[in-house]
Amino acid sequence: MSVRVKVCGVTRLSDAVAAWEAGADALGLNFYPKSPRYLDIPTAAALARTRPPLGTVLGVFVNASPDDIRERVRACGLTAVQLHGDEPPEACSGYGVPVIKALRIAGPEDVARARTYVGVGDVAGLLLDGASPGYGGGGVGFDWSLVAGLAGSGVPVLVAGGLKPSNVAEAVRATRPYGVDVASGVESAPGIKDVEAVRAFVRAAKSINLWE
Ligand SMILES: O=C(O)c1ccccc1NCC(=O)[C@H](O)[C@H](O)COP(=O)(O)O
Repeated sequence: MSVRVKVCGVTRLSDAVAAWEAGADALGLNFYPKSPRYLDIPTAAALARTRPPLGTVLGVFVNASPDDIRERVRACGLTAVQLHGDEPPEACSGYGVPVIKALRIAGPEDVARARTYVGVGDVAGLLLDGASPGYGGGGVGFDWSLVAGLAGSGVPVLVAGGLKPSNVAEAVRATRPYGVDVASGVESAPGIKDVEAVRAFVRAAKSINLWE
C-alpha cells in the first residue's frame, strides 16, 4: 500500500490533468480570497470536471461562512472540503461532503488540539501543516516527530507543509500517514505547477511501501 497524494492549489486545467495523470489521488482548489491560488467558481468548476471516477476534489476554505462553502460545493461539484482556518469543531459538518480539518503544527499543544477534532461531525481526516504566516501554501514544515503518534491512531492523517520531491519519501517514512499534500513544493510560481516536479513528487511519495 502506498500513501495517497493530494496536489493543492491547482489553477490551470493543464496542471489538473497532468496531476491526475501523474497519479495524484486528490486535488485541492483554493477558495481563500487572499491566496495567490484563489479560484472563482467557474474556473474551479472547470478544474473539478477533470476529476477521474475515483479521484477527490477538495475545496480549501479559510474561515468561510457555511453558506459560502455549501454554495461552492454545489456549484463546483466538490467531493470534500478542507477547512484550513480557525474553524472550531462545531463548524466541521453540514456541507454534505466529508471534511478534512487542517491544523497548523508548531508544538505539542497543536497536536493536542488536533486530537479534539477526531470523531467530530463530518471530520474524515486531519491535515497537519506547518505554521505558514498566510494560513497555508507557504512551504513551511514542522517537526514530524510531533505527529508520529497520530498517524495510525485511527484517524486518517495527511502530512503537509514544506514537502517537495526531495523530502516527501522521508516524511512518509517518518510519519506513515494516510496521505501527503503539497502546494508550493511542486510549483514554478504560486499556482503554477511544474509538471516534472509533480511527477517526481508522486513517484517519490508512492515509492514507500506502507505495508512494511
Ligand atoms: O496554498 C495556499 O495558498 C493556501 C492559502 C491559505 C490556506 C491554505 C492554503 N493551502 C492549503 C494546502 O493544503 C497546502 O497544500 C498546504 O498548506 C501545504 O503548502 P506547501 O507548504 O506550500 O506545500
